[in-house]
Amino acid sequence: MSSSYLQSLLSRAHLSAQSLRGRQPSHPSWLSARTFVGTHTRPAGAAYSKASTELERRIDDVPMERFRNFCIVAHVDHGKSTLSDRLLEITGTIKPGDNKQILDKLDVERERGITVKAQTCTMLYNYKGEDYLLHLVDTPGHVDFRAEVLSSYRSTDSALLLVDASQGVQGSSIANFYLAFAQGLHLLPVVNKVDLPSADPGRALDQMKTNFELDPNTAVLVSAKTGLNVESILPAVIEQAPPPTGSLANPLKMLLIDSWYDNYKGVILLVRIFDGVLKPGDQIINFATKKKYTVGEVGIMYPLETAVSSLRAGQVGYCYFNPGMKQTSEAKVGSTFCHVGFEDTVVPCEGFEEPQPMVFVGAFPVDHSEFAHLDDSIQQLVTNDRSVTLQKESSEALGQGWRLGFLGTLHASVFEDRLRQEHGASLIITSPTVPYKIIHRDGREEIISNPAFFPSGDHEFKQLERLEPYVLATITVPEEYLGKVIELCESNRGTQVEITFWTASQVILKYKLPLAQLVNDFFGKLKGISKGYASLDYEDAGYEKSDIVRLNLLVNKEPVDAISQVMHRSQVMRTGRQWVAKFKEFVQRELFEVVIQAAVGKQIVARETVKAVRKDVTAKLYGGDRTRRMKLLEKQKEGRKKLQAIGRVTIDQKSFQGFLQK
Ligand SMILES: Nc1nc2c(ncn2[C@@H]2O[C@H](COP(=O)(O)OP(=O)(O)OP(=O)(O)O)[C@@H](O)[C@H]2O)c(=O)[nH]1
Repeated sequence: MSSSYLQSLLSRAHLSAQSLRGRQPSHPSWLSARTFVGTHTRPAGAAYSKASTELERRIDDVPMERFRNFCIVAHVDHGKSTLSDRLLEITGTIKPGDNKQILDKLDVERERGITVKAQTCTMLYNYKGEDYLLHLVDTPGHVDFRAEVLSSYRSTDSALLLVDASQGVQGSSIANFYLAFAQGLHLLPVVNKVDLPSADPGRALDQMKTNFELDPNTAVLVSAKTGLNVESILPAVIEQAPPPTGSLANPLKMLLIDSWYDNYKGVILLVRIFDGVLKPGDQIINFATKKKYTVGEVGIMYPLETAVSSLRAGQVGYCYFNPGMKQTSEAKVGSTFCHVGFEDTVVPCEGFEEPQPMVFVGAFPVDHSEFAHLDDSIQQLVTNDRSVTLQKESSEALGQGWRLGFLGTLHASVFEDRLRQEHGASLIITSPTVPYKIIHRDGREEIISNPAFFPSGDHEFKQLERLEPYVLATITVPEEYLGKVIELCESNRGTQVEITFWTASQVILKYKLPLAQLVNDFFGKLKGISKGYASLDYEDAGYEKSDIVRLNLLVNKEPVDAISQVMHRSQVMRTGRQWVAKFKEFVQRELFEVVIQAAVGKQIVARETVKAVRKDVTAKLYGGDRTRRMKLLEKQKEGRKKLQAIGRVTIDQKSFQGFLQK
């Protein structure tokens, strides 16, 4: 995978614009062993331990009324991970400044300073002389990782809604609020970064009251960075948030929240126990697959995997099986497990909604001999991330590969990084495409995620309807950049839905935009024109009819399937010209002329020619004989024509890689 392509994907991703300004990796030191997936091996003894008798005794003594399971939700960069660190320090789960001890983090998270996987930890906290068993989940803030956020909600009963005092409520705060609210979580307002000179906690509280009806009197104002007032958070959680419900006396009912792969133990499951007790040696069954397992070990994340004797109703912890589960595909998140023999008694939990991929790319090995190895690596990563879809694909130009679906371009880019970092993969990635829809005359609907399968010309369009996906984008922007942001949205085929003057200086804009425009560096441009101050969030807004066509690149009349793309007709001319000019740079001169064209169906919209190399066929004639010279040149011309007719230009993988790099 080329790094510049990754960069371009990143710049097109839906990061908060502000998050990209001078960001330092700021991950919780306690990022757990869960981040080990694929072929990673954990340093022996580093990540596992057995809870001390004292810890076990304290946990056993806590009744369920004194459990609190909560997550932290916020917009990107508002300080979730920093606050999580502080809470772990306060509860003595980690020592202050312990960061360097725990190096077990995803490289990609550390490099980019973003949370990709939800992280989870159990804490014990003594409040007014009594122990409380707390379970904390730090969730990713980026919209691309929302599937992670949603499954985290299922392991908790309440959420700290964290808002940056200087930025106030932003796009993702709103989206995450509604998601948490819809899940029935109890919400506790927290205003962070009150230490900043630009902090305006009063405004943030007002916004939370107006928009979410959250009572400012219940809010906690903190600085996660300096630790100011952080000690007030846990008492607020204990007093305001509800304990989990469930019964120890009922048969076991547990929900699978997440899973990851360990080279020694097989698949490890993160589970929430709704009813009953789970112990090593128990025989359990998966409702979905009907497969039975014997429990090998159970434990809590503290913050690393720490074995305990049992997990009780209300707790969140891990378990693995003996013999170990080998395939993560057997551990579909959202599945319910119960003890063998209780399948008819226990009512399974509601499953998780399957996330729908928004962006697709084709991936092909640079070196074909790597295919089998890469296939294994991709399978491992895909089974760890339920929001990635995978299909085999074959391209005439690039050979065998895969079509991968992601929740957004950042998600795609992080996946590529992980493949490269954790599996040493080298890939050619095609331009991202969104899922288009066609409706055939007989009413049959078809989603097309590979441009090569999109109908190619106007004659075919008469037989069907073409639709493209739209999103409702929520953009939060300071008023001084409003004009430029509106211009950007309009020039990206956007339709204004709502404009709200949020505070004296902040505006919230809602625009309906084609998803394809959003994928095409919309965020990078938004970031540029707002000097990094705008933030973006979006949600699915369904399909609409659109004059979308497939642009093909032809080399000597042969279409190059790896490069074709579906786009709005208004973009065809400009893109076509760019394509042919750029592709010319990668075509070697041949003994015959090479014609590069961009076309929609039969209509050619741009053309470039790579002139033939003229071999000096008359070199061996020393002067004189003009007729002989003409004869030879004539023969050469004939030969060229023949070559041109049969000549197929060979374009190597490196050239495709070069072309597909932005
Ligand atoms: N001044 C100040 N900076 C803070 C505070 N809390 C966090 N930060 C900084 O804000 C940046 C983002 O903090 P994170 O904790 O990574 O934010 P996050 O919400 O976990 O980010 P994502 O997981 O990527 O969504 C880091 O540079 C932190 O040091 C605070 O209370 N005051």
